[in-house]
Amino acid sequence: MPTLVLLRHGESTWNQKNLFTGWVDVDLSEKGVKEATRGGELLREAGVLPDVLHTSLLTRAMRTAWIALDAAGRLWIPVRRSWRLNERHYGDLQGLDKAETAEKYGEEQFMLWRRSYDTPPPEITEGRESGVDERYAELAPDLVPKTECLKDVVIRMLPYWYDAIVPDLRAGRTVLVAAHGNSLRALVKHLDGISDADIAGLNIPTGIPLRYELDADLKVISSAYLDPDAAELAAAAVAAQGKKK
Ligand SMILES: O=C(O)[C@@H](CO)OP(=O)(O)O
Repeated sequence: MPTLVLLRHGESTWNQKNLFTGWVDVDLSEKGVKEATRGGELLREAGVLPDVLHTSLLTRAMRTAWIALDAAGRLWIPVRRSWRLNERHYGDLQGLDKAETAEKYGEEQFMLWRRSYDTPPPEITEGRESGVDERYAELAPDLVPKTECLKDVVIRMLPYWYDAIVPDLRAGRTVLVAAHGNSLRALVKHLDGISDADIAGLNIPTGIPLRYELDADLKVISSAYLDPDAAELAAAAVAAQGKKK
């Protein structure tokens, strides 16, 4: 039975500060390192041992995978990386405080930008990009986003799912995908057939492995977080990020 494990990176320094992050390449906070370690321990304790890793090109996901696989004794497995698993590009919201943004534009507009399926935030202002980044140098310029809604993420993520991840699952491998809140929401939407409206209510917690058991046609048999109670609490905290503390 093919097994797929989805792992959102541990808390990042910008998650900690409650800033919109998107493609900005921030690292893990100390808490995030601990979450990644715990994620790896959960894998080991559950006997879910990845044979292959797929990850985005962003440091927080790559480092989370590295720490978790180290804790699970699986550092040696092959790795593939793709920009198609990157976090959703948050356009001009990148770097802004989430609670302040909600206050400034109102809850409705904030939620439209943050969780609606097909309303992208404003495009990033020229000059606000962190500059030419070597890791995207071979990408056709048209593919580098200036903003993305979740629908855009689904569209750019799915080719990687079909071309790179599905073949590993069909070969019977246990596949770990280490990525981001919104690239994983896009994948979960696809796997679970969640509607465009209902996906707004789905939040993915940091650092807790989500295991999928799939049938031979890669239809979902079951899915569960390896620590369901912690996942529920942490997902509620993600949902509340627009509120002032
Ligand atoms: O800022 C971001 O890039 C994402 C994930 O941290 O935020 P949100 O959960 O608000 O979509």
